[in-house]
Amino acid sequence: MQLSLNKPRTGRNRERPVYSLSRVITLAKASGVTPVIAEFKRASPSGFSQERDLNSYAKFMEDNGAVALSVLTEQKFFRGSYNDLYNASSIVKIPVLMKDFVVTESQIEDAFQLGADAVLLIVRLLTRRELCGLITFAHTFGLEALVEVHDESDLEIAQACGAQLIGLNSRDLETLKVNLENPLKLLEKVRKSIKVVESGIRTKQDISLFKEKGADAFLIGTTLMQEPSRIKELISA
Ligand SMILES: O=P(O)(O)OC[C@@H](O)[C@@H](O)c1c[nH]c2ccccc12
Repeated sequence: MQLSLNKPRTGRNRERPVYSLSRVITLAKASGVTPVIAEFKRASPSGFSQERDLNSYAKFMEDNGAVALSVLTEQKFFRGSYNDLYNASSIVKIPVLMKDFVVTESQIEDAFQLGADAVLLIVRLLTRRELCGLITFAHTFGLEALVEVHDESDLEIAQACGAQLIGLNSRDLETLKVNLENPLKLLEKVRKSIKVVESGIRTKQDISLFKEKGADAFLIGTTLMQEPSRIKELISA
């Protein structure tokens, strides 16, 4: 079903069950499959742009072993939409992450209504208090939070708020440049949480290197949007 909406319905109803992102990551790892979160992204501020059908991409990733989907909903810079999130969550039974600049509780409520199972929270955009509050708010809906960090001070805040899933982003938010050394260095500083490396991952070799340093899962957009069939090789890293 295609849905056209600006604002989702209110209330806590949704038909789709909530799927746990941390659980699918743990299960994939235990069965020897590299956990890859495949991102659907039409464009990005770094100049990336790719036409692709959302429904077939989402299905393809699910059928070929991606543990979860990440769907951009931010419109201005990433050409995402709430429709994309709703449509994706309507056709797959793997966890779906809402990718946006989430700074309010109502965005989390929207995510829940639209069928998301997890939301991205970027430490740099929030105060410590706001971050802790939004993680707790997401949990009241049964949603998980992937908490994105860029450096040690972000990581300290994320861990102080009890983040269970930490996203180590290799892309600098200001220069938009990817530097894989950053997450590589940060990985050893993460305590307990599930570690997801985000951005700039292109090859099996990249993945192996991160796995050696303790990474648990990988969030991959550009590489898979350009060439979806590469999912097969990447999950076998
Ligand atoms: O396309 P890449 O380099 O594989 O990156 C995916 C993902 O990490 C990136 O899209 C991203 C990471 N954090 C974000 C925050 C907002 C928007 C987008 C993002």
